[in-house]
Amino acid sequence: MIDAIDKPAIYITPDYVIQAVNAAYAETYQTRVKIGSSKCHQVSHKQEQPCDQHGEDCPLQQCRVSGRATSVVHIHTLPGGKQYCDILMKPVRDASGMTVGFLEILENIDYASADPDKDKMIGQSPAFRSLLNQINRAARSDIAVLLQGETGTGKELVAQALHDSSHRQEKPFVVIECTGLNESLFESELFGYEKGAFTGATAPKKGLVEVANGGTIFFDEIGDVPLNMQVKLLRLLETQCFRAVGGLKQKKADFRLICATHKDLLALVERGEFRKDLYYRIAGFPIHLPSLHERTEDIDQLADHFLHYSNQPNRRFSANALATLRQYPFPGNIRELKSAVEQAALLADEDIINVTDLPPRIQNWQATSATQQPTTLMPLDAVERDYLRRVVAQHEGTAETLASALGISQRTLYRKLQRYGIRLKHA
Ligand SMILES: Nc1ncnc2c1ncn2[C@@H]1O[C@H](COP(=O)(O)OP(=O)(O)OP(=O)(O)O)[C@@H](O)[C@H]1O
Repeated sequence: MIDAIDKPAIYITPDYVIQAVNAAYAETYQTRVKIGSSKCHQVSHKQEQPCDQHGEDCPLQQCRVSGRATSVVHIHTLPGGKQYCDILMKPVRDASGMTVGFLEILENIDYASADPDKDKMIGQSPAFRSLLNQINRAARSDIAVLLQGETGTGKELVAQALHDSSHRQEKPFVVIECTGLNESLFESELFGYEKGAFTGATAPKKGLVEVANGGTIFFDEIGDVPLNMQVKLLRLLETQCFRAVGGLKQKKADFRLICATHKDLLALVERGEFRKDLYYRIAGFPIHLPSLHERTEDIDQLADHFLHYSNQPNRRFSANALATLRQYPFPGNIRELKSAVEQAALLADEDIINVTDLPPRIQNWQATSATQQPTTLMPLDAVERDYLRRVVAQHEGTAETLASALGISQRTLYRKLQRYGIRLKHA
């Protein structure tokens, strides 16, 4: 029966002993499994104790307690190194309903890593593992995914991972940045146009919906799509049909939809700023991306990863520098950590990066937060607006250097400047 499963799979009795393996499992783990005596944790973790005795969730235990199928994300030791793995454990019952064993089906997760690895998602914390579990679940189907998280939490990286692990991976992954698109731009970008559709349309142009045919479209900052364009988007999603600007022919759209936002879309729905029907259409499978302060356990690893791929890969953080990074709240999340690591690596005069090499706002955070007196309460928006006004007036660099110093993306910087009506000195 397990040979019919194309993923690595084993059958285990409640004492963790492997009773059967399929060909995919033998090939992946390349270890001699003694059927009837090798235990699952010995093969996949090279550990003598079951997983729950060395700090990991044990899916077999969970399955035994709940009597239901369960899934968890583990890090396994394979011949090529450590590998993230999504495990599905199902109880197997006899004719009387007694659980006699468990079927374990494993799936490698190639887009994440526990060690520095270029272009992979790095982390180990429970919040990160739960995120991987959700990505894997969503990737298997064509369901519309809504990624919700603060700026710099990795929404675009997750969207790419969803695409890369879906059946559409060979087809295009197209990103549409929704901030700042006006109605005519939105239509022509999305649907394309025919020759002569408007002044300047000297040749027909394909829209992004057509370019993405068979693949995935990622609508970044979907909360910024104005109401009148939301109707057009909804029509496209409902009918799967569109017409180029100035064109008569109906064209068929075939794409998987992923949207992202840092805004509370349901609050926008309540205020009448976002259509309810569109919300339910795009939020088929909502995924919350944890902020960095919800996964501080990952800071050391992420810092190592960014250092490894910086211009100074041989440098190391001192224990104090890492502790200082861990206590800073990182409002710009992983993007801010990345730029702080790169700056510190350049600033350090020796191979060990000390607290004094970190950006001043991080060094001084503990001191200021401990000594700050209570002040008059102000709306956060007003504080952000005033602060941005001041830094824009003082900053002598480009938008890129300002965004990097603030630990946000240029897109986020422009979005905030647009929102508060602030103009850059060197636009
Ligand atoms: N788990 C992770 N491991 C390693 N790098 C990460 C991880 N998550 C995010 N990053 C890096 O952090 C930076 C910000 O990520 P990304 O652009 O995906 O965030 P975002 O949530 O889309 O931000 P915004 O809302 O501002 O557009 C990128 O350089 C990305 O490669």
